[in-house]
Amino acid sequence: MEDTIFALSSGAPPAAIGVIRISGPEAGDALAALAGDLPPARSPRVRTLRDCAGEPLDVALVLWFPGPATATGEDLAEIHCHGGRAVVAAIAAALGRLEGLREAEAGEFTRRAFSNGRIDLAEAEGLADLLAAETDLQRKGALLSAGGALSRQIESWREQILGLAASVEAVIDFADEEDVAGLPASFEGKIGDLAVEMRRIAGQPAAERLRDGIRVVLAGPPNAGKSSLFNALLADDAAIVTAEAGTTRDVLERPIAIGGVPFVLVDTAGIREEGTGMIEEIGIARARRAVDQGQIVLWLGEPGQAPAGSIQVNSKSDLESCPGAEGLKVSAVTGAGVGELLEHLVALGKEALPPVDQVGFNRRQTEWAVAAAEHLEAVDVAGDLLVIAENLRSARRALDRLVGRDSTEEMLDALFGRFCIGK
Ligand SMILES: Nc1nc2c(ncn2[C@@H]2O[C@H](COP(=O)(O)OP(=O)(O)OP(=O)(O)O)[C@@H](O)[C@H]2O)c(=O)[nH]1
Ligand SMILES: [K+]
Ligand SMILES: [Mg+2]
Repeated sequence: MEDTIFALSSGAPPAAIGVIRISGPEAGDALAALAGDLPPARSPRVRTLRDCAGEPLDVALVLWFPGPATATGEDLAEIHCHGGRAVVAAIAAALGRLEGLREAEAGEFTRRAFSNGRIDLAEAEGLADLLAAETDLQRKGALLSAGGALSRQIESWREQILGLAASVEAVIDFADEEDVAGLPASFEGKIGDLAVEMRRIAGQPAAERLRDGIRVVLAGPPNAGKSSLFNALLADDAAIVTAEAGTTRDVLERPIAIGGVPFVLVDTAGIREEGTGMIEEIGIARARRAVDQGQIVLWLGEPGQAPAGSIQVNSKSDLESCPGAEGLKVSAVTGAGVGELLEHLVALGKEALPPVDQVGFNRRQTEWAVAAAEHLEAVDVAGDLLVIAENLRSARRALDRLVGRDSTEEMLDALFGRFCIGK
């Protein structure tokens, strides 16, 4: 029998209210032990909670949800207590003393919901992203997956493939008879349309881009003003700025939402042919790596030395000596051009993000969608019917993997480890 688990599911105390959830076969008994009785199902009741010695712990709102039609698919109880540190700790201690109860691990409630078929893997992944969402775009994108829109899309594809497979089976079954009807005329078109639709969604930027933010790397020679611009864009004194060439050595990263778009600004060491020592050499190597990993690179140096695909920025535009012909003119000192640069970043950022008003895939899901499309594209309508049937089966299996039917323990550990305790 599964353990019964409990955890504080609301934010860290102290808070106005603390919500403690209990899930598993002993949830009802545990609630009754503290509250004196089991309240009627699905109706909130106010109860004085007491420990095993009868000492009052708190007056709380309690809820009883008998399984399996619950969030976790198990018997589930909720205690809405006062959110003080000592209150929450005392109730948790009282629960921990009950037979068969233990504290939940990170993501364990959600993992049970998945194991019990209450949500599929795509919904769980969406939920993890929703909880981590810090910007409005991230919230909107995650809400679609968490709400099951992605799962419904996959289910519709599975059904279409099942329909196509049924028409292949029908032709196979009657293959011995006289005037054999072939595959329906629409068969090839339907398969093609399905593969195109899968490729279209799989071709969008991956959901991780939205979750992790777009990396904007500031690069250029020493003293170009990278750290000054980094600070100006962040409106914060995050990086050290001095007149000494080679000030920045480490790669410095700061997440920032601009116009609702999630970015990670990256400041780097000045790149020159030879650094003045080992520390700077390492810094330069790191800077080059950061440039390779950036989705947007702002180049504050000679246009001739700019990394491929970078955006030319003319820093220190307030100075007379500033050459200024090419690129965006900015001055970290006067602030001139910083607003325009931010606007430009937002416009580029929006293009680099997946659309949040329609279903999108993360990298793992993209792999399976592409695999499914490949199996459909491999169908030769003039070829062997048994081979076609196998192609369709393989496509369907790939979609099963996408929503987590037969997923590995390792993968589930990685996913549910992303959740906090109490979720
Ligand atoms: N006038 C003027 N000076 C600037 C501007 N931006 C930076 N500086 C000055 O240029 C010098 C170097 O600035 P940093 O921001 O440290 O340059 P960096 O590219 O980060 O330098 P390293 O980290 O050493 O590679 C400092 O003295 C800054 O005050 C600017 O827009 N206008
Ligand atoms: K400097
Ligand atoms: Mg610097």
